Order: sequence, then structure tokens, then C-alpha cells
Amino acid sequence: MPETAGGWSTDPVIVEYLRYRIPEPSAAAFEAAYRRAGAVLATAPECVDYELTRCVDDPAQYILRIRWRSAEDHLGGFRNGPAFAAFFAEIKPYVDAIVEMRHYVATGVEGRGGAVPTLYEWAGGAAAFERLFTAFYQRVREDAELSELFRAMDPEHPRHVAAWLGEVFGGPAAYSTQRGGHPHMVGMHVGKGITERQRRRWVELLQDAADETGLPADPEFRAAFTGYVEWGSRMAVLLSQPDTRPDPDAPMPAWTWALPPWQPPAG
Ligand code: HEM
Repeated sequence: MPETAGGWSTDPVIVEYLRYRIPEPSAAAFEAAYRRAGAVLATAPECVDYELTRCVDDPAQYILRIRWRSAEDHLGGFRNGPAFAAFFAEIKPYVDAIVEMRHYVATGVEGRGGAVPTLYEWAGGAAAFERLFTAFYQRVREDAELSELFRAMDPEHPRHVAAWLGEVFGGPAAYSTQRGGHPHMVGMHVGKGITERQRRRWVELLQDAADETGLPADPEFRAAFTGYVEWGSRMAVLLSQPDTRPDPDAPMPAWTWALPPWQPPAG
């Protein structure tokens, strides 16, 4: 099983579905038992997350979805591990009510609906990103720390980076279709030897430009924005080092909210 430096598995997760048929008189006790069993799952390193849902049309039907780090982690690790006895003690009375208990794998068919605005829409679309990067690169050109690094910058650079960020934030695929996509962006950083000090200054100037150009300042948007800028700028530093060989097939990043977008209080 491939693991990251921190020991976390990078294998795709496996999804276990358990369908139950629970008569109405037992429903409350069943949900309470799973609430207690859930507290056990929360301590199990093999479990990614879980959710119990109840059918609206036929309330006797419940579906429990548990995502495991792998089938092996579920069947070997969890079932033989220290948490299993406490978990099973809670759900044992309902074993006979199980209608289906199987593992599923993702097909890659997945996505978000239109209910939540993209970061691109929330920011104000292409015009907002162009304003941001025009102001930002003006600051960069005048900055003692960064101006030399950007000496040969294309006059269209602010528009290109605006197209990049717009696409990463869920807008049109303009950078991929018109500017060479992820490999081109990566290639522009290779060999530049960006230092941590330069990265910090880059991030600071971008935050200043965000305030100056009136990018939404609500905590949820700025958390997502800053998260991306932190990640992206650290990637730029890594990619720019002499010994780094970038993966040419790395996909275009797709960034989204860490928390749902801010809404004014009702009433
Ligand atoms: C979130 C972080 C970053 C993003 C999204 C980003 C994005 C981009 C993109 C899209 C390009 C290519 C534009 C084109 O198609 O012409 C580019 C080029 C470049 N980036 Fe970044 N970048 C980031 C961080 C940094 C940092 C931290 C530095 C240095 C402090 C840096 C320095 C450069 C330089 C020097 C170029 C080439 C500019 C030129 O000569 O035209 N980037 N960047």
C-alpha cells in the first residue's frame, strides 16, 4: 500500500454500503446505537468517514455509508483491531435486519451541482481576477524583493495568471484551452529557484492587492483563497528548484470551499 511520508495511505478509498430494514418501533434505538457506534468509528484509523441516512419514502429503510481507507483496512485492520468489539456490541442487535452489506469503488463519475456558487462566481468572475492581478503585478514590478525575478515578464502575464486562477476556482477552462494548461504553468516556474523569502513577499503582495481591488472579504472566501495561495506558492517554490522533475501529467488543480459560502443571517 503506497504511503505518504506521514504514513497516510494514498490508496483510493473503498465505500461500504449497508442497507437495513428497521421497523418503526426500533428506529429510535437503532439510530441511537449507531450514534454510539459512530463514536467508535471516529477513533478507528481505518475509517475515513461515515453517514447513516433514512429513506423518506419508506422510513423502514436505512442506508449506512462507510468510507474505508481500503477493503483490506476494513476487513483486516478494523475487524481485527481494538475498536471492533465496542463497535459490534452496539450494532449486534440489528445484524438480522441487514438487507445488503457490500463494498463499492468509485467510478470517477462525480461532481458538484449548481447549488453552491463556485469560488470564481463568488469572487466576481473574470473581471475580478484581472483587476486583482493587474494591481498585484504592478506592486511586484515596484518591489525590491521581487522585481528582478519578474524582469522579463510578458505584459500579458497578469491576464494569463487571472485566467489560471479563474479556471482553478471553477470558471471557464480558458488557461487549459488557450495557454497550454497545467504543463505550461509548471514550465514557467522550472529553474527559477524561488526562495522562501520571495514566496512570502509574493503572498503578502497578493493579499494586499486582494484588499485593494475589493475581492470578497468574507472569512469563508478568504480562507479558500488564502489556502490556495499558500498551497500554490509552496508548489511554485518546489517546482522551481534545480533538482525537481515535475510530473507532466499532473492535473489542473480544482479548488473549492473549505466551509460553505457566507450568507447573511436570516430575518
Ligand atoms: C498560487 C501561486 C502561484 C500561481 C497560481 C502562479 C501562476 C503562474 C502562472 C499561471 C504563470 C504562467 C503565466 C503564463 O501563462 O504566461 C506563472 C509564471 C511565473 N511565476 Fe508564478 N504562480 C504562483 C506562485 C509564484 C511565486 C510564489 C513566484 C515567485 C515568488 C512565481 C514566479 C513566477 C515567475 C517568475 C513566472 C514567469 C513570469 C514571466 O517571466 O513571464 N510564481 N505563474
